[in-house]
Amino acid sequence: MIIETRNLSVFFGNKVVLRNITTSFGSGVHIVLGRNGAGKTTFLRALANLVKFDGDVLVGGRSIKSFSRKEIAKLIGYCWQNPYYGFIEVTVEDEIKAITRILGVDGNWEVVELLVPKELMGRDPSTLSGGEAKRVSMASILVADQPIWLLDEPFTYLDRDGVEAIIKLVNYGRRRGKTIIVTLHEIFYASLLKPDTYTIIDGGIVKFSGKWNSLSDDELIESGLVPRGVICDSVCGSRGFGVQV
Ligand SMILES: Nc1ncnc2c1ncn2[C@@H]1O[C@H](COP(=O)(O)OP(=O)(O)OP(=O)(O)O)[C@@H](O)[C@H]1O
Repeated sequence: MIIETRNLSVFFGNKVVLRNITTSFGSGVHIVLGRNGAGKTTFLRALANLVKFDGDVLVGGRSIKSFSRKEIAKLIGYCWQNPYYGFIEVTVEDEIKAITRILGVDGNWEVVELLVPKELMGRDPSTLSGGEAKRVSMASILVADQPIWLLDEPFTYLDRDGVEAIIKLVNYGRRRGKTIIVTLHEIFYASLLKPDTYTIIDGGIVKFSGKWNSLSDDELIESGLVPRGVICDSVCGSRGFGVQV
């Protein structure tokens, strides 16, 4: 399913956070990059109609403003950055079932199996570790099997197994034709997701939109992002970030 923005602008008081952004995302994996405060979360929140905006967001060609909140929740799975935000139930299992009950859908438990180890099902969500909470939080939204997934910094809190779980989840979503938009503030994890497109937001506007091989290190540096060369050298060579540890 295609989600598009037409001259999307978001203002907080006098501050312009997003300015006239026109984009289109179809089935596949799309990375939105930007430095801290660039407007990535605000962009996702606008796509899910969770923040007031000028311009328009079209889902399947129809303005998001014409959908009810419940219709949007069936179309768009928005996974927020802070995993503890939104937990309301006493057990993880109830937390995951809640959205299926509210939306009246069966739920896709394959998504849950990819993210949540069985032994967590009986736990109180508020007692979970950061990584456990991140997995449960994402499962409790994406279990509704929406065609559009918005993943805000999905790798935060996660160790290697957690990172692998997210990569499997994204690949699963890709195979099922989902439109997956992932925000990141650095490119290290981006390449693991083998995205179809990259978009860089900086200063409220789109600075780059295209494929990995047309994205230059200069563009990354100008937008306050760590360039690929530095990451490669840090991992495999001698250059690093220029910080002595
Ligand atoms: N409700 C709000 N009221 C006022 N300013 C806001 C509000 N929400 C966000 N902002 C500001 O808008 C800008 C963009 O914030 P946003 O959270 O979208 O950035 P981000 O790119 O996701 O950053 P990060 O990488 O740090 O998560 C920031 O300067 C932030 O302080």
